[in-house]
Amino acid sequence: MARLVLGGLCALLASVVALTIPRVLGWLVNTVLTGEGAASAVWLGVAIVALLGAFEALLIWLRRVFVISPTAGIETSLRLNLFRHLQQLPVAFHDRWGSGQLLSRSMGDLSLLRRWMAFGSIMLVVSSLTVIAGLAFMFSSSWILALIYLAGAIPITIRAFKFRTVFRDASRLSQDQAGDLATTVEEAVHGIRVIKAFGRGREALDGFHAQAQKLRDTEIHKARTLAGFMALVVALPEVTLGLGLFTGLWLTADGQLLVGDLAAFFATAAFLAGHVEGIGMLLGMTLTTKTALDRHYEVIDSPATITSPDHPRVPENPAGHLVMRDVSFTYPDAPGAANVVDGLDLEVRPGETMALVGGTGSGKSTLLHLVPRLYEATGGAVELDGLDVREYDVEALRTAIAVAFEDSILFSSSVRENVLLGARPQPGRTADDQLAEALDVAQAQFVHDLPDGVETLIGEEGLSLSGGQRQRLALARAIAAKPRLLVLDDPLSALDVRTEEAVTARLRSVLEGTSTLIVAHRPSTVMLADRVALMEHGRIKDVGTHSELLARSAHYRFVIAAGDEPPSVEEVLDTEDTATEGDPA
Ligand SMILES: Nc1ncnc2c1ncn2[C@@H]1O[C@H](COP(=O)(O)OP(=O)(O)OP(=O)(O)O)[C@@H](O)[C@H]1O
Repeated sequence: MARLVLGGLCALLASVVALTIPRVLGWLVNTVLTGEGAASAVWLGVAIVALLGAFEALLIWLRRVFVISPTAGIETSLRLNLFRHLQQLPVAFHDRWGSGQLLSRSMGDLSLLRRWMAFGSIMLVVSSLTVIAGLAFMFSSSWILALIYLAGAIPITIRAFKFRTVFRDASRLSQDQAGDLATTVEEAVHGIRVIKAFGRGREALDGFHAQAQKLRDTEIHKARTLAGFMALVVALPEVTLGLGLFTGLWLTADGQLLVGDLAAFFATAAFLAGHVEGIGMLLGMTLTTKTALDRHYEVIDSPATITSPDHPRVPENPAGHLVMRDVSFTYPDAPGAANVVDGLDLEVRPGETMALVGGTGSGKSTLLHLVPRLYEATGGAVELDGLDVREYDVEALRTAIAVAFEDSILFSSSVRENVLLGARPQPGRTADDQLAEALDVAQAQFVHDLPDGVETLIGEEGLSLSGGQRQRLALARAIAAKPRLLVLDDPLSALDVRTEEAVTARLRSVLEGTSTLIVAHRPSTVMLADRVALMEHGRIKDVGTHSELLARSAHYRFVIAAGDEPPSVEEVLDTEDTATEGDPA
């Protein structure tokens, strides 16, 4: 803060110095050129002006030096704060917001703020004070000329009110459109294979072009609004100055005004012209920064709804016992829609592996998200080891549960960092031991053949892996976390039959003793489970062993696509949801 104040003082002093130069000029004209002073005073005057100019340049340089570090620091800490908040915001928030909007808010908007703090705010204050001081000088030279000059401020002030509203709205629109455009670029780059494979490059380009065109139109509208206002800000003082010149010459000829005072008046007015124009530009910059700041605080003010309680509790017997009682859930961005999870009851006993089987869209993945509170159940209770998940410290809860999602997300870092993402130090074991075990269980030995082994950079900026390879690393990551409860969303779906067999064999030994809830579409995955829960329309319709369910549930036979006999047409029709959502796995 002290450096910011020093920077402001330097800028102010630089303006005072610059304002002094016309005074010196006035003195030179009044004393030397009119023959009242010695010729040597010319050299003195020139030297003073040169020194003042050099001093002004030094102060401007110092202003930059003082403000760079604190403003860059503020920008970084705001960005950090935003990133931290984004991590705390619920998944439902991220479902609603386009990634480009968040990107533009954390990058472009905050850069605007830094530039405004480092330059705009200081220069706005300095220019305003300079104009006030300059006007005082002008009044001291000639109050009549100063009043004529000042008359131009009245229409400018009136116009400024309208400009403020129009320019602010245009700024907001252009920043939002830039965010949407960033989302489009992000999606197009992310989905480049699909776009190319379907030969839709032309359409993607057309869509982008239309959006870019809209942004261009907004930018032009914004620039025109600013240009219109600036034309007034620049032209009116010139007009009033012309009137002033006419009056000034008449006053001088009449002997009411000294030539030196006239010269000082116009030198000050010429100097102020730059500052008056600057204030117009800075006003535009301030409005743009204000909208950028509004956009920033829209995210910061979004409440992190999934938080730890004031007094989190710790379970007495942490064994991985999951109980769901009458659980319901609706997606927040689909209000009024039917519950995706609808009065569901389910128990996974300590050490048990429970398979979750159901048709497409029956709500399996959604249910898994409720366990580590990625979404909050809208009704009923999810309990882990006798405590409602809302009673836990959120971080402690998520440390106790490890999840492997359906789409295996990997980060741009090494295999080691990706796999050990959720791993905690374990007594008597090194990180290498944990890594080796997890890779072995997930049958991910292929990583040793990568160019740098487990240090190979993967993810978006590194080596691309196949779907099955990614899935095995995501599984290894969940295993390495050594959780009390393992939550797996169809973790073997992308594997070939042989690899699946190998992973299943190794996984069985790991799952023994670890409570697991695993979404399964294939009989081979179901084989890992002690019991199977059949999910339909957001409810658990039946629980039993694989063979029990095969024997008594046509719907189960349909969704699991297993059994000696394929299901009959009547059986399929009996399963109600086949026409709308069922899709044999
Ligand atoms: N983020 C979301 N916002 C709104 N609705 C969603 C969201 N995610 C899923 N849904 C809806 O919730 C329902 C259940 O989806 P879910 O992914 O849980 O099904 P699933 O049983 O896991 O299906 P699958 O076996 O195909 O993975 C679907 O109708 C889906 O459209």
